[in-house]
Amino acid sequence: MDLQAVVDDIVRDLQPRLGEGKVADYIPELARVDPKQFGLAITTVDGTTYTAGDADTSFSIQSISKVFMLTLALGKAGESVWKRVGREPSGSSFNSIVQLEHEHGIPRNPFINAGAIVITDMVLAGHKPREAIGEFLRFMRFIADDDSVTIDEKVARSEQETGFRNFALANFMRGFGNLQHPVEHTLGVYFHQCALAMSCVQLSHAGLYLANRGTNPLTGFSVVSPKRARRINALMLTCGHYDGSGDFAYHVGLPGKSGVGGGILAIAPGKASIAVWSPGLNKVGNSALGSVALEMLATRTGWSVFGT
Ligand SMILES: NC(=O)CC[C@H](N)C(=O)O
Repeated sequence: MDLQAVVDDIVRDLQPRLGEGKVADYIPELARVDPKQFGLAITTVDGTTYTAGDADTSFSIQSISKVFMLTLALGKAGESVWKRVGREPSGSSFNSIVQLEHEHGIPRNPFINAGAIVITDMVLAGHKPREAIGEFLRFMRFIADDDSVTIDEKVARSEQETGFRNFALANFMRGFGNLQHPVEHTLGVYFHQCALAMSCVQLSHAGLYLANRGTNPLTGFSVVSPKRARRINALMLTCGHYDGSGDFAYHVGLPGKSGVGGGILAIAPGKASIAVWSPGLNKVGNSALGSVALEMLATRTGWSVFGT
């Protein structure tokens, strides 16, 4: 299969649709991004990267960071992570608070905001906030095999100033005893992880361990065990797109994680790590064209985990 031709064709086919969807504007700094951008990068488990469009332009990875923080939290706390957060799809929007009261402050899964905030609280244990941010940044550089990856302080500040719903979620969970640090500390780390800026190429490298049984083929380093990689992929498939997770599985059939910056990381287990970016979002807050591109890719490659 000529993967370069596949990515080139997708970018060409989507050209007339550039700018579709609506850029996230509840984080003012994200509202300034040019919506007519589109990037795609595929890195196969043999380490080859195929790119098209704006694949080298950095964007805010936002909620895609939740996959990597979960990886760190599992490394630190192991299975005890699941005492404080569930593993079921929420069927609610990413920043919803409604289930939390019924479920006594235990969020449904680690990929909705409430769950991700608890995960960040776990990674913060034993650290000062800036040390936890440093740990996260070092981990991202390590798995992307690229020391140029940085945090966009402007985006972090912008979210800090307007993250009222995240403050509400965090305070609510602290009220239930499911947050162990001051809300400002945990959210300070959370806003910085979301503000990590990466290009599609860098993100596709960072996700490779999930496509390759836990080991990054670019460096040869084991990041997690094969079993843990499989389980993180399972959570991405069932919960990675919030209340659009079922639809994404139906159309694309790959574990994936979206972010309101317009990025999506998708994993074809045993084959490749794929990063796509287009800032316009659909109604549930996932990249509109990114989702379309991944459906095209899954169809044209036959990579759906459900078969060809
Ligand atoms: N879906 C997302 O990407 C949401 C992340 C964003 N930083 C928030 O907390 O609202």
